[in-house]
Amino acid sequence: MLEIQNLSKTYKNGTCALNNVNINIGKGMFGLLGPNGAGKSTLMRIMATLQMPDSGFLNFEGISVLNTPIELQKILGYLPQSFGVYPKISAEKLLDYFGLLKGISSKGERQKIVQHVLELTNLFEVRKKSVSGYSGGMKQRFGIAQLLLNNPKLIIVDEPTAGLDPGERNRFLNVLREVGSENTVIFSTHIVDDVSELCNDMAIINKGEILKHNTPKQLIKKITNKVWTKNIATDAIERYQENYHLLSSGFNADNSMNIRIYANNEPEDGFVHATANLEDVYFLSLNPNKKQ
Ligand SMILES: Nc1ncnc2c1ncn2[C@@H]1O[C@H](COP(=O)(O)OP(=O)(O)OP(=O)(O)O)[C@@H](O)[C@H]1O
Repeated sequence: MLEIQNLSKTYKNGTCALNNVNINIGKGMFGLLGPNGAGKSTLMRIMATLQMPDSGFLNFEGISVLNTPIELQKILGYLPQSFGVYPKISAEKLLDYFGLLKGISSKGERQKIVQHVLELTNLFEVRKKSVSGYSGGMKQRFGIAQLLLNNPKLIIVDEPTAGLDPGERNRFLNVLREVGSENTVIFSTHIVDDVSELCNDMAIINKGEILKHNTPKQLIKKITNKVWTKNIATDAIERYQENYHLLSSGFNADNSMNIRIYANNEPEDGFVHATANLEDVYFLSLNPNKKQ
């Protein structure tokens, strides 16, 4: 269990990135969902011992993250939002080198673990190819392979799916799913589907504050029967925005619009219940006080 208490961080320019964050994160896949600038990377970097908060307390299975960062680093795997371009060296050789840096001194042991992480991340077939020639998704999977070398218990992955095409994203999420069954995996994203497809626990963060923390299922359950949908003419959108709690809108093929509204009762004639989803929860959390 990772316990986070009263965590705050304000940057020198006055931006408050985290405002008294309190959260406990258990084993399995945890998704930290929030828009750009919400504070996700700041929180991830603090959890990964790369940045100090102004105040607060973090504890992972008896290890004080802030007081004994070296202890945490022994069991930590961290994949930053972006990582450097690798030289023209094969994945297999690079992993062997990282293994050495991580203190696996026996060549035989390194070979075994390198083969294992290459297989786990579906990179075994391309192990002899240069990492600098890998696609975006392959690079991200390589990032997971390297963090697995020291068999971490706590894995922190910062916005790994940003910029991946759907096929690569799926392959990446499958790898993460496999890894998450054994460990605590915390990953941040602004993509709602990443969380709904993958996580057994999640939080929504915005402006440095945790707005919601629960399982995706429970969060959706709380708004069941309160999401309504209707197709409307495009020029009517302002009226609905003005009068109702509009969650989201999108265009239909015939250029009409489909809107989703949050309301206890049918907003007006023509609305039907929509099956509530995590995107509704997300938009509602970000804008909780609109007209109902
Ligand atoms: N080094 C810094 N100096 C000043 N402000 C910063 C710094 N790093 C982040 N911020 C600000 O702190 C807030 C939180 O940023 P953070 O990167 O943690 O958010 P995020 O949720 O990861 O966003 P993104 O999805 O865009 O990466 C933002 O307003 C950001 O502009």
